[in-house]
Order: sequence, then structure tokens, then C-alpha cells
Amino acid sequence: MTLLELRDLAVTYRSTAGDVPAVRGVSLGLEAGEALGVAGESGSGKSTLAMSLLRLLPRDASVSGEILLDGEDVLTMSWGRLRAVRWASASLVFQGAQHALNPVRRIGDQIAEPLRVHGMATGAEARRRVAELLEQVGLPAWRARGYPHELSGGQRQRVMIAMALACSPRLIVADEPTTALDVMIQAQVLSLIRSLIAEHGIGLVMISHDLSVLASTCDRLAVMYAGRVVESGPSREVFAGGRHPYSRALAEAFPTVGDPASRMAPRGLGGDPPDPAHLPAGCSFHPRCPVSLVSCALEPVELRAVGDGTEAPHTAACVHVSEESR
Ligand SMILES: Nc1ncnc2c1ncn2[C@@H]1O[C@H](COP(=O)(O)OP(=O)(O)OP(=O)(O)O)[C@@H](O)[C@H]1O
Repeated sequence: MTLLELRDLAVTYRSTAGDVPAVRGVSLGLEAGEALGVAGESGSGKSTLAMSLLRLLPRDASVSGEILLDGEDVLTMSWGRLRAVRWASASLVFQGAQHALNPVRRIGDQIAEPLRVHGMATGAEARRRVAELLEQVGLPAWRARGYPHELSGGQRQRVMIAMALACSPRLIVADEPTTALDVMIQAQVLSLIRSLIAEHGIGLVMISHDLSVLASTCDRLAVMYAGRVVESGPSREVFAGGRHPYSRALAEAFPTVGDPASRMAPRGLGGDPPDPAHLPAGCSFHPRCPVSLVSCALEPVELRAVGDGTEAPHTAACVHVSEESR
């Protein structure tokens, strides 16, 4: 069974200023042991998508569609069931998580917290598990007795990963897990995440604005623009030969992992992403698109299969796709 399946997921924030459709009709699947990268500029809906997977959205968000985790819909499960699922079946490593550690609690106690809450281990057994988890993320067991301020940013992020792994979840959702780290440490943490998910057969959904980071870590990529997936396929194909002009612009903007330029706005891509509350008609990308046609401003373009369909699924929502693959 597919570990995670999103079917036509839509999230709209309701506010007094009007509705903000942050995620619009996203369908994606993820197998156990597979890593899916979700890329896009700020405001494309990536974090909203990540938070929805664990039903962590604010109350003013209205959600439709299905989020099937091992076949069970996260959106309709009871609060009791949801509490059981969080950490134990699916856990989240979020942006800037290294700042989320409690400064006055010992590191070991914080890693053990999900184990305690889920009644999985206490006392000596919990201490053993914490030592094992610290070792898995490349930290010595004695760090359990220390406090967060004694660690570097990269080490704190490793602690957060240890905490996410504590209850042996089936799925980890990582939202910009390395963005706040310097280049060398970023590469180390990415390789740690990659090896842990492969070793434990965990599914990973990793969110980033940096396509090169995702391409180096994930098997497949989904590129989001204005709340929609505009391209999805094997990482190498999407990164090196994206069929949607927006994917190509992102790949050009972030050519190599850790490039300092990667921290800046995408090069060669003029204009700003649209305000989700006032989306342009037709393809949302058309006002910034270097290859748009008159029809792009009139009709939205659905995802289309790239190639002849004999390879791994690859889709892109661009009028030019059907012409290329003919
Ligand atoms: N609580 C909220 N209420 C209203 N609008 C929101 C809320 N949270 C996010 N949004 C809007 O939803 C859209 C998508 O935001 P989201 O944070 O998911 O994008 P993102 O791609 O993760 O961007 P970033 O990388 O900056 O976090 C944006 O236009 C944002 O302003």
C-alpha cells in the first residue's frame, strides 16, 4: 500500500481580508523508503502542504480532499487517533526547529518526550533509546545530559532529527530542515537524513525553496507554484531537464547545493510570485513565463504526462509539454 497519498488536497485560509487559496488541488503519492522533495518560492504553499500532512494548520484554514497515511485519512480521523499518529506514525522537522528546543531542559529528556507521551519507553529503557538515537544522528550519548546552548546549530538540528525518529515513524516531514545551517553542515545533515530514511525504510517529504538541495536528497520532486504542483517526476529529470519553465527557472536559480547565490531570489526569473488571493487567469505562471502563448492567459493547464509513459511517471502543467513529447 502507498505510504502517503494526497488526493486533490486544497487548503484555503479564511480571513477578514478574503480567502487565500494556499494549496489548490494537489495529488501526490509516496512509497515507504522513498524521498519526495517539494520545491517552490516563498508563498507557493509548501509549508501549508507540510503542516496539513499532520493536521497542524491554524483553525482558520479550510481543508478538502484526502490525505491517506497507510490508507487512513488524516483529515477525518478523531483527535485521539491523530494524537496517536503524530510522532508515532508521522513526525515533523520544521524550519528553524533547532531553536525550538527548550533551553532549560536536558537534551535527553527532550528526545525522550515523544517516547513518554506515547507510552513507548520510560526510565532506563528510554535512556537506552535516547543514547541509540543520538548515535544514529552522529552525536555521542553523553550529550543527553547536556543543554541545547552547549550545541552548535547543526548539532541542535541533529537533536531535532533524533526526536523525530524517536517513535520509529513511517513518515518524516521536513520543512526547510537545513536552511538555517551553513553550507558544510547543511551537506552533512542532508546526507544524514538520506541515510536514515534509507536504513529505516521511512518515507520522507522534504520541503525547500532550493531545488538543488532537494535534487541531492530526494528520489522525486514536485514543483509548486501558486498552490499547485506544476511539475512532478524523478529528481534528475526535473532538476536537469525540467519541462515546466518555472522548474527550469528554479533549477537555474539553485544550480548547486550550498551555492551562496541560492539564498537569493531566483535568477533570470523576473517579477514576483502572484498573491494567492488574486491569481491571474489561465496558467498562474504566465505573466512571468518567457515562453507563454496567448492561450496561457485564458485557460489553466492541467498536469500532462511527459514522454511516452514507459518510464517513471513525470508530469508537467505546460502547454508546450504535449508539443515536446509528440
Ligand atoms: N495563517 C494564514 N492565514 C492566511 N494566509 C496564510 C496563512 N499562512 C499562510 N498564508 C498564505 O498562504 C500562502 C502560502 O503560504 P506558505 O507558507 O504555505 O508558503 P511557502 O511556500 O511555505 O512559503 P515560505 O517558504 O515563505 O514559508 C501565502 O500567500 C501565505 O501568505
